[in-house]
Amino acid sequence: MIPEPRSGADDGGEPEDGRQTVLALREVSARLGARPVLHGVDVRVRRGEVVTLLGANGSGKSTAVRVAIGQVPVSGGGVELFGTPLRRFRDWARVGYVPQRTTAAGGVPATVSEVVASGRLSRAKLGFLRRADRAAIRAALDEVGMADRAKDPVEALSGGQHQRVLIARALASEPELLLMDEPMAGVDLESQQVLARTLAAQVERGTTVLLVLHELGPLEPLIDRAIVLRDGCVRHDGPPPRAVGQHALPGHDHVHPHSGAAEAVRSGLLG
Ligand SMILES: Nc1ncnc2c1ncn2[C@@H]1O[C@H](COP(=O)(O)OP(=O)(O)OP(=O)(O)O)[C@@H](O)[C@H]1O
Repeated sequence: MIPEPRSGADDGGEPEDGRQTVLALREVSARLGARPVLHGVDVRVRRGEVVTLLGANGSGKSTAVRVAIGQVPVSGGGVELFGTPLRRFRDWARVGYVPQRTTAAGGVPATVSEVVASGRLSRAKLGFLRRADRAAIRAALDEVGMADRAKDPVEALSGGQHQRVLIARALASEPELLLMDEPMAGVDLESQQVLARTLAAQVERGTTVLLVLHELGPLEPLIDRAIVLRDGCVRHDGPPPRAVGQHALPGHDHVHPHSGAAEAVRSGLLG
């Protein structure tokens, strides 16, 4: 049996637990070119939550995140950030976005600190970086363990280091909502550990997080809720599928009765 998507307790007002809905995708449909990709997708992320979007390749995870920041227009439904409809939302310093990484650096002739500084411009007054801005940039570099590489060209970095820089760029504006598209993909073990620590520190600080993942991996302890997409529809919204991280070993066919998401795993929703 496929678990029903959890009904939104926060529809049209205060959620049951009183926490603000930071991001809402309400019955969102979206197309890429002529291709319908999302079909009535409901995603709610409340303040302080860490939510992951899971699903097979092509299920629409990246599109859902890109819809959330207006990079892909909706063809139906609506998006709200911090309670404001996306078309009226201007407060972009409150949102950090880490896109899916394609190639390292991609020929960008910039230093590490320049890339990270670009993430602070949304907070800089009249485009000038003040002392507080420079401190935030340094703190973001420190957080991902790249402070000693600040003056290096990003082209000189490994894939994992490059990813850390993109995350530092997103953190430089001290966002309240962090959107990350597959932050662990193609990242070496050391960088994965740094990223897991960075995310844990952000969560500790109360940052709200929505991240696309292929598997929970080292981030599993941080995840409050998982939303599983299949063919552009939400197929599960609830506890994360713990079975993936712990029991994806050959021969392990045990399904946890306490986790609705385990059913999603068993029925191949993630496959
Ligand atoms: N520019 C485009 N035009 C038409 N279809 C596209 C375009 N870009 C992506 N698609 C298709 O849209 C669907 C959803 O893509 P999306 O990147 O959102 O999926 P995803 O779940 O994030 O996949 P992945 O895990 O591979 O990143 C896929 O089938 C993809 O092939």
